[in-house]
Amino acid sequence: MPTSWADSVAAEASAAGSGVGSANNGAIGTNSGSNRSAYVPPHLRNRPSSATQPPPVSYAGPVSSANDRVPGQGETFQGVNRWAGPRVGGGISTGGGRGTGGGWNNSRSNWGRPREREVNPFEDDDNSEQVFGDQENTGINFDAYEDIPVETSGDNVPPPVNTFAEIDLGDALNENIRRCKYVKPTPVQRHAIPISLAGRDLMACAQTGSGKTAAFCFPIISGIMRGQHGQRPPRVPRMAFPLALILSPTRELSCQIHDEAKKFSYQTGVRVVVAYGGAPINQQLRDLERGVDILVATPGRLVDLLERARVSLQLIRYLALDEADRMLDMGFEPQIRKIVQQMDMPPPGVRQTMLFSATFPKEIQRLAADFLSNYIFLAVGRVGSSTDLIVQRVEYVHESDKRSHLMDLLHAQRANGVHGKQALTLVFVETKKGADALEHWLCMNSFPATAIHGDRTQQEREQALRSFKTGNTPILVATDVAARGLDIPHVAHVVNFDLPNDIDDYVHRIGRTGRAGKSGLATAFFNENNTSLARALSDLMQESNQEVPAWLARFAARSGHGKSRRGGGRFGGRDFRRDSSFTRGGSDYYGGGGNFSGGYGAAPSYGAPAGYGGAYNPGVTSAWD
Ligand SMILES: Nc1ncnc2c1ncn2[C@@H]1O[C@H](COP(=O)(O)OP(=O)(O)OP(=O)(O)O)[C@@H](O)[C@H]1O
Repeated sequence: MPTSWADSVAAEASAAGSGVGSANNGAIGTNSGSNRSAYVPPHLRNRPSSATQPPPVSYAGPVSSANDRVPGQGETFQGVNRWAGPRVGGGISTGGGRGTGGGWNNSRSNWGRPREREVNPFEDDDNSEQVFGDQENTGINFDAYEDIPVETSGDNVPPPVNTFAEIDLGDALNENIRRCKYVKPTPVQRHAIPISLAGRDLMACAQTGSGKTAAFCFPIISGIMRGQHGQRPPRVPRMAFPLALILSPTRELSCQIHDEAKKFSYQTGVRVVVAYGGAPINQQLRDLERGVDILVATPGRLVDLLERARVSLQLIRYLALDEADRMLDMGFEPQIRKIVQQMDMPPPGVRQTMLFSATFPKEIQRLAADFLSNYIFLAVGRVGSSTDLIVQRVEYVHESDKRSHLMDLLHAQRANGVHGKQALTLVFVETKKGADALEHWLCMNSFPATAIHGDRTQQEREQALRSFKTGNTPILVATDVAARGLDIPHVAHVVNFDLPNDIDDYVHRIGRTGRAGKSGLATAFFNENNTSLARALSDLMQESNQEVPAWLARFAARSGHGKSRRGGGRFGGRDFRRDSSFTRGGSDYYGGGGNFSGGYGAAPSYGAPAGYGGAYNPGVTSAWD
């Protein structure tokens, strides 16, 4: 059995009696007899140590005693055909889910483990409010989203809701929404939650920072609370049977989704576990053994768990792929196919599948259709577009001038004090070496910087992220490993020191600022090396109502091969299923079952179809897990 450095550290830690769970502040602990630090994965921090833990109390709500029952040896629940019977739909539920149902898997008394005390996941928020002031936590600027165009296509699309109160998500979940200070649903939530609650498969595209995580977590948690799943876990020693699987491309993003899902499911009885590479697998195995309803994972670690026969996917009712286009591109597709199609996961139509991203190239949409059944396509804002909340600047900077130019920017930022003391700056570079070198150079020049990339240990990666988030090191130099999904409050400025090759990567990178209705600034250094991006960048900026410098427009006009994948001026949805019915200047790109709504008064200028145009580049996969 393979063992990693992290495992051996964990083993050492437990042998020394220090207990991985004993760290409670995210600090890296030190073993008594050694100077080696014990790695405490983020999802275990803030857990009370066993020594200080109060007597176990159950989750707030009653967990049905039936949940604890497992069939006797040889007993099966569903007969021969596991997939028999329709998926339970449910519409916008009016019954069940009141409070605290939880899944079959939330109280593994059959494994003789006491129930744990559930740590209050909202405690951390209070601490961060003290560091940064609480003005940022009071909710979203909904005015910023008022005019957003929305496109849905597919059969019988359930209508959107305007408030959380219109949806019966269950009391406990509603209470957690209140604790999160979510006053009303964001546009993607307004549309996606009713669709998912109705049991429909969904491919959803919505701008960065617009609340997609909650859009897929709420229906999953609510569905599990309502007990929509029909099977009880078979008795297989030490094998976990999650009911929902959420996959994401990076370890840090999986941790973040896990943290969010824990908040949303607090006191619901729904148990969330995370599994990701680079952290001790033994601890993750122990977590899984305690029971899991929702498993959040990176693909590599999940494949490992499946191969060790420690996780079975046969009870999966909900599958969510976050950053779905990334998960299905060349880097991850084989692993995703293995997990979804070659193990024991129920097929489309039996499980419910939800794909979310801010970008969805047509080729990837086509691939994704394999995983879906009679799905609804939802686009909130322009597919693959950036939000208008981000002011985008592009500056022509020769390769050799980039460092001094960055320093000028940072000096100006400091001098103006525009963003205040706690403003964070995220600087994207192309290579891991480049990240190390720039971090070093910044530090040498008295700019407190840290770096995150795929060659750093998990411990170093998390430490860098923590130091950045808390403002201790307000400059983070990163490769694309930090480009997607990370929700770091107070990132005021994203600098594309090296521009990516693919416009979608640019969209995700700049989306680390201007989140949840707040404004942000993104500066890109452009030179001859980026010619192939000129057209797409110029189109994107135009679509986002940004000023395109004349020199960039000239580059765009000149770059024959830099064909825009955006088709120019298109807004609203872009469901690839509709391409065949599209005719230039003609009928109904949005007709025939598609719904378009939005505040952009002018008629859409459709431009050329198939904006994707083969320009998609799987990107710098080496930066990823
Ligand atoms: N209804 C809401 N009201 C207020 N804030 C919200 C609401 N929904 C989500 N948020 C906040 O908005 C921020 C962005 O949400 P989230 O990280 O889910 O965005 P995203 O769409 O997944 O972004 P990305 O495309 O970058 O992954 C988070 O801080 C989240 O807590």
